[in-house]
Amino acid sequence: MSVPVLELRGLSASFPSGQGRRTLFTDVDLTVGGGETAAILGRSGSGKTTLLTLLGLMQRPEHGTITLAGRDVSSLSDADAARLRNRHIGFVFQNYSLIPHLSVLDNVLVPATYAPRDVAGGRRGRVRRRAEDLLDAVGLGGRGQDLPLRLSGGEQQRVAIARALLLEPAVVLADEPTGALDEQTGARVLDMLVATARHEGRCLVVVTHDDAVAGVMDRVFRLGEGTLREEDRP
Ligand SMILES: Nc1ncnc2c1ncn2[C@@H]1O[C@H](COP(=O)(O)OP(=O)(O)OP(=O)(O)O)[C@@H](O)[C@H]1O
Repeated sequence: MSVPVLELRGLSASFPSGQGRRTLFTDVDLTVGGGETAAILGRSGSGKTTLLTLLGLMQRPEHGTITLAGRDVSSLSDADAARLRNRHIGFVFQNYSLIPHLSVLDNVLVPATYAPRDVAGGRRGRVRRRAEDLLDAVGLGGRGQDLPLRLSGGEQQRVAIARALLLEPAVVLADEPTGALDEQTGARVLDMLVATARHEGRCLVVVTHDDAVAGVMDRVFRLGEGTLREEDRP
């Protein structure tokens, strides 16, 4: 088995509701290794996005621990969590989340803007070249100076993938990355995410409603009835 990159142990989430709290899930365990791909399936409202925000250190767990590359990251300060997230976790969202007034190339470079000097500042030229190479790799070489709205949905999602990969994160998290795309374009975008995880040893976790998306992942988990269970694969 590959080295575990991301480990959740005993994670739970609940929200205030009326007089009490509504529990979304409890006792969630998940271990994903480098180069491994995982889908999280579940009905609308089961808590998939909430689980992804916990994995992405966007909120702290009420109970349980999150370990990233062997380090407990469950209770970092907001600033430390933001630094770690920017450096080691790439996000791809259903609605692409590109910045409309920045060029395609500058969108890909956004994570470098928030990275420490040793990652970005001292090596501006190198990061820029990596952004250009990534745009080439996702089939958008030559489109770097366009504004995002001049690109199709599938092209915008490929820009978002290039942005997510800029700082070579250990983990890529994707929330319904193909949800806004037609079947063929969605399949291409998904292939790209899976290929980069496998070839570059990243851990990829994709939240989806779509069994076809889950079908190309190494492991499939289902969130429901308040917890996460791994499905048997043939
Ligand atoms: N901060 C919050 N405060 C209160 N309720 C919340 C909060 N965040 C999420 N919820 C509720 O938790 C439930 C799960 O939301 P979540 O977005 O995680 O589900 P999901 O499985 O991703 O759904 P979908 O597939 O529809 O996107 C929803 O009912 C949502 O309203």
